Amino acid sequence: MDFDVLFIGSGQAAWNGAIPMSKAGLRVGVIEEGRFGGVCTNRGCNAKITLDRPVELMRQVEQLQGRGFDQLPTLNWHDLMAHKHEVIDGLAYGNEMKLAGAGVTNIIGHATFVDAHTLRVNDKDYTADKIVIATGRVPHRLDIPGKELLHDSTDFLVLEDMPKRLTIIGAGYVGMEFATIANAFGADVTVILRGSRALRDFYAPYVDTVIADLRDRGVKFHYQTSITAATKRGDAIELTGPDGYTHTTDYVVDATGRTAVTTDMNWDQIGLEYDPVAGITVDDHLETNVPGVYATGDILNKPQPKITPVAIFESQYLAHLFTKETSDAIDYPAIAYTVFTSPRIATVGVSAAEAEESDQYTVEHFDYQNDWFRQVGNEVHAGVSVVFDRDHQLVGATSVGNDAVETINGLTDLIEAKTTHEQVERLIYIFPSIAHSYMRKV
Ligand SMILES: Cc1cc2nc3c(=O)[nH]c(=O)nc-3n(C[C@H](O)[C@H](O)[C@H](O)COP(=O)(O)OP(=O)(O)OC[C@H]3O[C@@H](n4cnc5c(N)ncnc54)[C@H](O)[C@@H]3O)c2cc1C
Ligand SMILES: NC(=O)c1ccc[n+]([C@@H]2O[C@H](COP(=O)([O-])OP(=O)(O)OC[C@H]3O[C@@H](n4cnc5c(N)ncnc54)[C@H](O)[C@@H]3O)[C@@H](O)[C@H]2O)c1
Repeated sequence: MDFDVLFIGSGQAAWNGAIPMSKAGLRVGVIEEGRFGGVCTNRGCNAKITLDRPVELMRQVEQLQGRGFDQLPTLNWHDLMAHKHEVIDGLAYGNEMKLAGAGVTNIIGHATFVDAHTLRVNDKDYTADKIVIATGRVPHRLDIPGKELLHDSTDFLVLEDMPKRLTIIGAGYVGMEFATIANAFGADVTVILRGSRALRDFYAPYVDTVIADLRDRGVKFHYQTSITAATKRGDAIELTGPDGYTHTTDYVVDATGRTAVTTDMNWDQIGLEYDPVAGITVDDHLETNVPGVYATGDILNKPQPKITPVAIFESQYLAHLFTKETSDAIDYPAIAYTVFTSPRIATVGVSAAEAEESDQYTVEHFDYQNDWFRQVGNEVHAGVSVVFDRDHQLVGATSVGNDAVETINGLTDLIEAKTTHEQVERLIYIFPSIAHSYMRKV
């Protein structure tokens, strides 16, 4: 065999495992057909958070208008986009070098299966004892007449000029984060939803807070509207839907989700079990139905959120498994996740909505309006809800506000460590601080 382990894909689901495997003495290869580092590094999390940074800061300055600030800074999309390129464009090369520096063999090209232990790249065959499929997902695209007029998340993240009118189809993570950014940079933003709820993964009252804020800022939400066609009208695009619905705009982002790519890799040839949209089925050791073939990250057909920290966790788990540090099944901890709207919503563990429906839990809601520390920043639309089980153990939390991400990260520690009331009393945090503020709620 040429390798002990060969990864298909170089995203977070691959390199976080490939490097420790190689450092532990395994012969590891990574095959990548695009940019090293995958979606998160090149056209996902990192690019998005760079474009969001001035928006996040602007909200805080806005909240203190007349309370120390008497004017707002001006946002400049061109400068920000140049800054984004400055931050992001070198990361792929950095990732490639990081792998090479750790002794991993980088192979550039598209991998297809020849058999369960052989991959073909550019007409050359590579054999491995174990193969890990870490091929991620790509934007789902609506299959409607005029679909070529629509853009995806990758296009938005390199947008040279902010259009006057920008329309987003879909109100999930991508749709709501991009609506936040585009609105702040002056676009007339419309979000079109086929159903009646945005951000279904998050606590509805907090989603309502975010929607109300975006509406106040001029973002329009068109509910129960399934777009059936897009047509060029001069320089503009007309979207049409049922019952005579029409909407004219300059730029459309199709943010209707992400889908597994399951074609052109010969998965059927090796008898792999997968769903053409949801991805690959694995057991509790991340092994597919084909012995020796594993899968990690976004390509998995599993209930865990499709986010970078989960891909990292799975990749690192395989490193522990393949270096024989463990033979245990993968055991996911409490998983924190967020949507980077302004205000943010973040959540971990048992959801407040589930807890409210069950007699197994109690939920306590805290509105930061009455919290002097939040009054310092004049942050009015913020709060946290904490969920306890019958033993008064903290098992879930969700927060809306400027600091929701750090609040939930901190509460994740407490949940994972099964921290009791008495132990919380032993935590002496800096005062005043975000951590001190949320810790007092437990
Ligand atoms: C706009 C956007 C914003 C996001 N923001 C966040 C965020 O803020 N926080 C967060 O946690 N997550 C975020 N995510 C999700 C995050 O990007 C993914 O969860 C993460 O990238 C998954 O990593 P992965 O390694 O499984 O797959 P990917 O990153 O998709 O990597 C897969 C790689 O495999 C390669 N590949 C595929 N097929 C082949 C083949 N046959 N041969 C060779 N190479 C192949 C691809 O080129 C790609 O580089 C965001 C996603 C998007 C789209
Ligand atoms: N902050 C983060 O961590 C972050 C940010 C961006 C993306 N992500 C990851 O990427 C994944 C994809 O994000 P996303 O926003 O593209 O997907 P999503 O699943 O969150 O949202 C898709 C939206 O499109 C709608 N939709 C689906 N099909 C449709 C159709 N045919 N017509 C109209 N609307 C339709 C859905 O109802 C939903 O509102 C997320 O699940 C998440 O795992 C994470």
